[in-house]
Amino acid sequence: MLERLKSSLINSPVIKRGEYNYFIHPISDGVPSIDPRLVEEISDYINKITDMKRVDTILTVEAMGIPVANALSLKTGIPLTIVRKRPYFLEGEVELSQSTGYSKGVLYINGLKRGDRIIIVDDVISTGGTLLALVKALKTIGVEVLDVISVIGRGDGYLKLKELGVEPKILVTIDVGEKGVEIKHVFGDQ
Ligand SMILES: O=P(O)(O)OC[C@H]1O[C@H](OP(=O)(O)OP(=O)(O)O)[C@H](O)[C@@H]1O
Ligand SMILES: Nc1nc2[nH]cnc2c(=O)[nH]1
Repeated sequence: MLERLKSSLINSPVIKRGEYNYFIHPISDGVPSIDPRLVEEISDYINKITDMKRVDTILTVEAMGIPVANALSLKTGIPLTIVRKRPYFLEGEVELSQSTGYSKGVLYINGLKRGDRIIIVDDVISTGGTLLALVKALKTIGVEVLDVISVIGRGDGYLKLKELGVEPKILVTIDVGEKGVEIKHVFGDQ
């Protein structure tokens, strides 16, 4: 299961972004290039482990959540909504602060309304800063978050989401050291 994802992660280079050990991988960086068979493996797996019947829209965050979330949208016929890093000044736009282990920014949600049922699909959860702020903002809109799925997880930042009653599905959990990436857990394994 998830063989392409696991083997590609093991070969990921690691660079320093300040003090942060940042792994570089096609799914989370688009670098050097994205093998469509890898995206298909991941989106098929998400489709299998998620109840898509009640989902109105698949929500993802610019930029690197988009390839997998879009593949899932194509496969299921469920629309895709992208949380953007720039404002559109449309009525009802919701602004939130994003903080990761190496960056700070602002995200903007458009196109969602009270009662919408969504799943979130993102490429990485690390400090949990991005998804925590996003789920909080969605709650203020009144959006129902049915599931949160991250392709790759590192560290214990995902625990922050538990405070909000959300237990993210993390497909592959890794450790990132200065020398490389180690696989710690695969979703569905004991
Ligand atoms: O759990 P966290 O510490 O918040 O990190 C996770 C976030 O970091 C990456 O986004 P980034 O802002 O680097 O944007 P990108 O997708 O444009 O590379 C990733 O896509 C997640 O959204
Ligand atoms: N590519 C990549 N994206 C991230 N998002 C949060 N942490 C990381 C990381 O180490 N690498």
